[in-house]
Amino acid sequence: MESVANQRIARVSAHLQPPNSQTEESCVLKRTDCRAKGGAPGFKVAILGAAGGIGQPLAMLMKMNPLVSVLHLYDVVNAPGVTADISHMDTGAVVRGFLGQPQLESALIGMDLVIIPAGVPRKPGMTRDDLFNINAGIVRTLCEGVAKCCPNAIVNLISNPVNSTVPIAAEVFKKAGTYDPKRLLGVTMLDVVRANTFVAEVLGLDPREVDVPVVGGHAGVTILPLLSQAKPPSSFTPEETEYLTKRIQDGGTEVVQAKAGAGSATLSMAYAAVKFADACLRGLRGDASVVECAFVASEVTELPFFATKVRLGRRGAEEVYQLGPLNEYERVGLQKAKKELAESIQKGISFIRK
Ligand SMILES: NC(=O)c1ccc[n+]([C@@H]2O[C@H](COP(=O)([O-])OP(=O)(O)OC[C@H]3O[C@@H](n4cnc5c(N)ncnc54)[C@H](O)[C@@H]3O)[C@@H](O)[C@H]2O)c1
Ligand SMILES: O=C(O)C[C@H](O)C(=O)O
Repeated sequence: MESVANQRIARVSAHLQPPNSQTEESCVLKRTDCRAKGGAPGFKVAILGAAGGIGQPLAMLMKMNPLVSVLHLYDVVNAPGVTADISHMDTGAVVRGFLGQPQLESALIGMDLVIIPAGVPRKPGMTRDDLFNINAGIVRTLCEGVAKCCPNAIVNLISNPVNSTVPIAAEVFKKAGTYDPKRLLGVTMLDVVRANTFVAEVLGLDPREVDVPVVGGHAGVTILPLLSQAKPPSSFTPEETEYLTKRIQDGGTEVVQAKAGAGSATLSMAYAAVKFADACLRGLRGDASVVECAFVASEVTELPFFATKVRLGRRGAEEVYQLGPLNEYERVGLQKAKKELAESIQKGISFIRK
């Protein structure tokens, strides 16, 4: 006969199984029986691609975020494992795992914020655009799920090429009749994080004291750091400007080459994604003056999408800021950025409209 202690252990283990996992069938205590149902105040956040190189540290950091009450982890592989692991952290958010397409809708229902790092990363020698053929379809499917299950959620899109995947998402939402440009944000925060770090190195400052706006898009020359608007106000020699601009534009490639075939930036990206998601949640909560750079629907240039500073509020990117004064170096950079961006945006739009 099973001992009382063993029965207790069986109950506790069952409590921790992710929903709909194979083991739930044989559980003594089902998840629905548990008293913790995510009732604590906070936001409901889903990560799509949660078992990946970005997804795992991102899930861990979001589990540590006090603004999150429920965290849904969705992937086509290994979601139960990541969920079991993260769910042992003694922080407030309730974690649930969802595996594969049949569970996508359950993962999305009721979410306030959906973060999407699903898709393949670069290998050395590839451009972000080389990822289009695989990632475009992944983003389309996931955004169809968002449109159906949580059309009012804020979407943070990380999957590359961001310059095309954001227009793809917009077209999916338009088709579904749910498009709200304020709620769709391409994540370019890593460019800002890199710019702050590299500028701080050159100036001999603490990176936490530095804030550099990075505008345009998220690939090569479309990444345009505005060093003339850096805080604290600083002057740079032409050599420093050239070095910093190139290093920020090639930051992703620097990591891809260093990882030598094992993927692209994951840890710094998870950090940047959480920094951005936290800003979105503070905006949703109604905090005043939450401002970050993001790739959004925009009228700042003639292009339909562009990254600039935006003010985040209860409805997402409530205000899109103008570029501000540019120096000659930045004006030349802007022309180059717009040319490449126009093609990438059109490629994304055509993928859905074709
Ligand atoms: N925006 C940025 O600044 C930035 C920075 C770094 C990486 N990225 C991009 O993020 C993406 C992910 O990078 P990674 O290093 O985490 O890659 P990864 O391969 O380690 O992880 C991707 C995850 O997505 C999952 N996935 C694949 N298809 C899916 C689907 N249909 N539904 C749900 N999940 C699916 C995979 O199973 C995997 O777990 C890449 O496209 C990469 O280029 C963007
Ligand atoms: O460079 C990549 O492919 C990943 C990401 O876009 C990055 O900037 O690190």
